[in-house]
Amino acid sequence: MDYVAIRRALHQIPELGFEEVKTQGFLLDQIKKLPQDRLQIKKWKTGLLVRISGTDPSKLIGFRTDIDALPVKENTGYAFQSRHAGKMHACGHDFHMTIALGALENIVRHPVKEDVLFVFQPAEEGPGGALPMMASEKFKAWKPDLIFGLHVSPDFPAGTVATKEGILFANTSELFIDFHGKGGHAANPHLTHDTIVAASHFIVGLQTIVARRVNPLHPAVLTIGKITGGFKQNIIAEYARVEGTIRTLSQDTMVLIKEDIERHVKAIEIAYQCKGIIDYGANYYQVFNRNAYVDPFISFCARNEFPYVICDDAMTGEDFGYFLKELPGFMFWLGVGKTSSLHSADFKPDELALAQGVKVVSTYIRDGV
Ligand SMILES: CC(=O)N[C@@H](CCC[C@H](N)C(=O)O)C(=O)O
Repeated sequence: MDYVAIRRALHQIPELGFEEVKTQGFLLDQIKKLPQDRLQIKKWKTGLLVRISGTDPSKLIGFRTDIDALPVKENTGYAFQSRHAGKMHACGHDFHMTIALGALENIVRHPVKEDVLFVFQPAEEGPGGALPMMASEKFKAWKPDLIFGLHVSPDFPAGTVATKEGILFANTSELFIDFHGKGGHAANPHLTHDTIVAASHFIVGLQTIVARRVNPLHPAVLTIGKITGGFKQNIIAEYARVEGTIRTLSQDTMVLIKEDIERHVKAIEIAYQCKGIIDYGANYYQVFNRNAYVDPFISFCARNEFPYVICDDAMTGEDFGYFLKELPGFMFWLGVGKTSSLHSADFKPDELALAQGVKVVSTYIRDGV
């Protein structure tokens, strides 16, 4: 397989969660080019479950990749940039899928002892594909004995593995708040309940939650990434929407932050006479690496001279956390060299990491488990 060509082809067809129709078709086309005698394929919504029979299996080893993209307008200047306006693989899922395909090819062409399951999961960026996929009869029938996954990172040199025991990624909750007030003429503010002013004060007030409510020893992030509202510069807006995300390393801190957000919404309702409706959207469970699995993986990297570092916990989220809540396994970062951060319009990961990713994943499945 030509990993660079595959990654570039996937990069051009980014699709949002549960819309990954072309992506699923592309993945199937690649998998169908391989010898089929050991392969079984199941479609699940826009995702895939691909099982490879081992030579003398005693267990089923799972590797999961996410397949969706983000609503980001690409600005990489790539000749192979996204053909889907306003959508981009800005979180590296094109890399993840390519590495999964490469490892899948390696295992199909050089069978290993154990059965192997490649999980191509939709909707990681939202609304969350892991939980419904795990609840499906198709997944339950092929529940792996161990599962692992990776995520690319610009914080480490291309091809370097980075992981740690315990929490790797945070608990997350999306946050959507709709403010409903009373619109009117810009010249008559006294006759309205202005949701733009209410939402603005709300956002400023929120900044005190992490700074003044949460124990400074308990990591937390509260980010507002989007505000919408209003029709025109001389019309007072009857509606405004605030969208964000909450990140914490403990569930208790998550509860505390949500309680405080609710108090802030009540305060805004009283002060500005605008109704606030909260929706917490998708919530992801922390990615927690169990020592019994991640420690041997770290030793495996050392033994095979794969460059690796022990990293810090991160406030990113991943619904892979749900797989690790139920099944043994671990996750690791794969360095893609210095570039803009994940979720940026000019995120340009180093393609040298593709071949190294395939090598780490397939060698681990072959010799490491
Ligand atoms: C690795 C990564 O960037 N993951 C996303 C997960 C999104 C979670 C959810 N949609 C939210 O925004 O809370 C992340 O933003 O960390």
